[in-house]
Amino acid sequence: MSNETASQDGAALWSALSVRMEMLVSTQQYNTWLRPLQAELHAEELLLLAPNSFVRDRVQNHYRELLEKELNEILPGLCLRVALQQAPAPISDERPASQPERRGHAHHLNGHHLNNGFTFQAYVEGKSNQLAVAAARQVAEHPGKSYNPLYIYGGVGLGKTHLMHAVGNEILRANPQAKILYISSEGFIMDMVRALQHNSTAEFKQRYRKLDALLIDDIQFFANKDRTQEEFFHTFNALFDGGSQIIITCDRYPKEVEGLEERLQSRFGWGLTVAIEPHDLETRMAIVLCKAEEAGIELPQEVAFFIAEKIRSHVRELEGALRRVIAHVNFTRKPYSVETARAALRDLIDVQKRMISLDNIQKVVAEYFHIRGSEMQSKRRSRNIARPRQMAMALTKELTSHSLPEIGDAFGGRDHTTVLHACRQIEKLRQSDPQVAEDYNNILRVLGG
Ligand SMILES: Nc1ncnc2c1ncn2[C@@H]1O[C@H](COP(=O)(O)OP(=O)(O)OP(=O)(O)O)[C@@H](O)[C@H]1O
Repeated sequence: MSNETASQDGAALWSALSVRMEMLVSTQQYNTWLRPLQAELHAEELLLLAPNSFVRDRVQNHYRELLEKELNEILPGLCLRVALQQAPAPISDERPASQPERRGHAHHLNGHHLNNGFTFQAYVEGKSNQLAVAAARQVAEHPGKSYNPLYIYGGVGLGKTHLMHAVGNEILRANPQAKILYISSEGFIMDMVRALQHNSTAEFKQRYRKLDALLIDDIQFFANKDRTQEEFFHTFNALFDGGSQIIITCDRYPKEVEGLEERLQSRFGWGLTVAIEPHDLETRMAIVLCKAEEAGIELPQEVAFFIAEKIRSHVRELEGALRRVIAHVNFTRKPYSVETARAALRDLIDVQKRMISLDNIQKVVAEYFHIRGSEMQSKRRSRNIARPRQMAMALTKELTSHSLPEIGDAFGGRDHTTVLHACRQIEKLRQSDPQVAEDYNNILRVLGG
């Protein structure tokens, strides 16, 4: 095998293996130890190249066995070993094209900490994020003037960070001198703690307050951190009064962030608060096609459809599934087809099938709401029983192919019109009651749907 082939195949296999490892170890462990590795595939082993001896030894001692086990699940029968070596020359930051970045592709960080791959052009618009995109475009055109702050909220991995960066990149394109900073909430906290430790709070304040735009991600991590909230309150006021743009993302609506001071909650609502909802099938499919194109791959529509149909949760999972399909195709040298996609995603799909049975939906919903499983079939109509039951019916309709009468039967012999009513009721409540929407999405996530 030529060196080039060894590293191409290695990269393909490594990206499939990484996807599994990401699910098995914590994000921090993954980022620290596994992410910096590169791989070469040789006749009997997958050789992992570590940037230094420290990483090499750590992976060797802590992760090698697990890596080998997972590797042999991906390629059963080959009995491949995993070996570690320090890379001969320092590995540059650039990843090979076949090993896509976790966050966007043309990933490049600059002084603003903006990922220049996260643009509006690379962002697919659909029903689920239409309002958020429109608002973000407005803000990008008139920073500090239209909606301030812009508060974007929604579930994990639905594209909040990407959209926020898109605004930053656009502001910068129109005005390269603009002082913009993207920072995660944890980053802000660390910065503040460091300033306190080093007695440099004046510089800290100065650094933040001179910005034209501050993009702060995942603000829910401020919950119960009083000192941080105090500091951010002042930063917010200074920026706001000076006409600078503030963009905030969070996993929930401001008033629902427990442990967040009321004065912050109310300020976050001063501008515009927009939600990103879970994406519908068409949008998911468009996203898969867009990501494939970014990776330079002509993915047949039916394969994109297959992936989008099977992976219903969030975009990061869609990306993970696409990466697996790409790795599988590179590795087996078969063309892109529904069959190859099915083979690549087989274990994911199996888990989902097990999770998404009628019985299991009833069980998961009952557990979620702390009611007895038998209440799903009972005649009791009190709200704390009837609402979960309706939700379970609606989820069954959405996630399985059972007919309304079949669902009615499984819920204590109810009529199909009762099921239909439940589905409509839950649909309506998901629009009007954030708690219902959150419960529904949480359960969907547990079910892997
Ligand atoms: N509408 C979209 N079009 C194209 N790519 C998208 C879209 N939404 C999300 N993505 C991609 O999905 C990945 C996850 O998105 P992102 O990090 O923005 O999610 P998030 O909502 O900020 O997640 P978290 O809650 O974990 O912070 C990114 O690689 C992003 O490019």
